[in-house]
Amino acid sequence: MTNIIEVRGVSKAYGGVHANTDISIDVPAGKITGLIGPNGSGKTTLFNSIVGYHPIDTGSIKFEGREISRLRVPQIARLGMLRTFQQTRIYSKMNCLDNMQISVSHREESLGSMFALRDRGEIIDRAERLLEFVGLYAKRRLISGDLSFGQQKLLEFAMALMNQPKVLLLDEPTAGINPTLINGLIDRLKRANQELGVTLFVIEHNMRVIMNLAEQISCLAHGQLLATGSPDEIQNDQRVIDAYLGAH
Ligand SMILES: Nc1ncnc2c1ncn2[C@@H]1O[C@H](COP(=O)(O)OP(=O)(O)OP(=O)(O)O)[C@@H](O)[C@H]1O
Repeated sequence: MTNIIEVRGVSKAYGGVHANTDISIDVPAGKITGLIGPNGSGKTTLFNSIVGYHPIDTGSIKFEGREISRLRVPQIARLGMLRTFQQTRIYSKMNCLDNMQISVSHREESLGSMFALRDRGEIIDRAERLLEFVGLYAKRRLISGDLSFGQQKLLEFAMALMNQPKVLLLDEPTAGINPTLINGLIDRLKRANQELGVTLFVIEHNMRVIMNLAEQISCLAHGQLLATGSPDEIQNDQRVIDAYLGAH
């Protein structure tokens, strides 16, 4: 099994706060991998390090075998790795189709200007196909700020897919979504993985969701890697249980 992301011995501190200490995690290509841990255990910091949002203090991060820990967000995005956020980042005054179109990377836009009409048509086709994929086709001309929070999350997911990423890092995709929509979102995430071939690395607080979604899960606690294993192994790992119980 090939690992598309390899994190080795990564540490990151903010002043005196050791947010990540000596973390090593593999993300297998073509799979769904989970990242769990109590509040403040360092999950978002690790995501930020992987996508180049800030430099790491020590360690190595490889994407498809290439060291990326000194690259910044746009360079890493161009290699095919993107992230989403806990809070949605859509343009709430624009409609869904326009949000989809502006999320295409500048690289493609500049290519697009060479073949303006044909590529524009291709981008609109892709936007419509992906809106259909997430179940928002009928709402494609609605102002996105008028969608429910769950629908906005689906739109944001579709916007990320517009760039045809190899890997998507999802930060709490189901946070704030009602239980009915959660099942639909899990289904879309699995289909994006299976049908579009996108590798997913997912931070999730909802245990039911992550156990259902991921094939392999890593758990952080106090900035350190506590355990990595299958959903069954993680659910029954006493260190993981203690970390969660101790956190409440
Ligand atoms: N920009 C920052 N400056 C200073 N400290 C920070 C910063 N970002 C995070 N921290 C601290 O680093 C630690 C890890 O935070 P992080 O957000 O990575 O955890 P998390 O597991 O994602 O938490 P949550 O589940 O609540 O989102 C926390 O103690 C947090 O307060």
